[in-house]
Amino acid sequence: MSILSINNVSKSYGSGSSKVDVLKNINLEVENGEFLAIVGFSGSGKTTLMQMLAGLVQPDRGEIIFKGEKVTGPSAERGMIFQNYSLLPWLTVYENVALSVNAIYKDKSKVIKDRIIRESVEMVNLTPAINKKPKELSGGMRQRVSVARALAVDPELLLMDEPLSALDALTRGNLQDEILNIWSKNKRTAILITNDVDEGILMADRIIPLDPGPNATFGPEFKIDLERPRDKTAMNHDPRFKQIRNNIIEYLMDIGEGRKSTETEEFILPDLQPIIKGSSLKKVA
Ligand SMILES: Nc1ncnc2c1ncn2[C@@H]1O[C@H](COP(=O)(O)OP(=O)(O)OP(=O)(O)O)[C@@H](O)[C@H]1O
Repeated sequence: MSILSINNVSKSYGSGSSKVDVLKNINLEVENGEFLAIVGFSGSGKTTLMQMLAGLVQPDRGEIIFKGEKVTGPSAERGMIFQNYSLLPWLTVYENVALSVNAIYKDKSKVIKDRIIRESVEMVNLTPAINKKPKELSGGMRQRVSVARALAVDPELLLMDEPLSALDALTRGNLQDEILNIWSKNKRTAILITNDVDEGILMADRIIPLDPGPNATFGPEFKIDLERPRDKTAMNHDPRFKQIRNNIIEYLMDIGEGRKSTETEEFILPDLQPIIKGSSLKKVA
């Protein structure tokens, strides 16, 4: 059964000559318990789409339906891990995670909330830094805090906007496993934006490309019918994995080529001569 529907959604920013038409008439159904990955080009509107799913930005046209109700604002049921970690600088790691745990689990006892916070911090291997403030942490550590903060409150729909892209390979691998654990153990629904096709194949049931904007729309879906749990190393030798990977990369390269040729047509630089002492700038005919 579908838990989330995107129905004919369009979104632009600005007006007049500075208007940017980001997304045009996009449609999508996400099944309850599904793990969906969206891959796409920089600036195609992936973050805009996630912000609309989180209820932080409203579509100009169309609607987003979550569990039968129109999304009109943020909700604890739809948790988001942002690309930039958005921590409060004056709070420690513990306090940053506590902020969302206290807001969502109002009825739980202090002892239980303390346990949830500590377990979440431990899950991202930050227990030694639990009393540190963001400025004392590396970028990767800050991103891990924001992952812990989102996973601690176990949202029904987990929205992830390239949450792992700035991390080293080892931490990235550990967090991929943790996200998959929580998703499968608690039977949650997840949408991940990633620029890494291998990460999408490792984690998702389905990968959908967002074609380049302006007026971006979804490309064809690629089903990832590989058995779970998936082993990163073993997958590299699996012919089915290689075939899926090739199909997706080929599609993205074809779309990228199309984009490059339009860009060349659109931006032809004027042929100018440099300013020579005592003369003015001349345009060569
Ligand atoms: N608040 C805003 N006001 C005006 N334009 C915006 C705003 N947010 C995004 N845009 C523009 O909308 C387009 C899509 O941006 P968006 O951040 O959604 O793309 P993206 O696919 O997430 O990009 P990236 O992968 O580089 O993060 C871009 O041209 C961007 O400049």
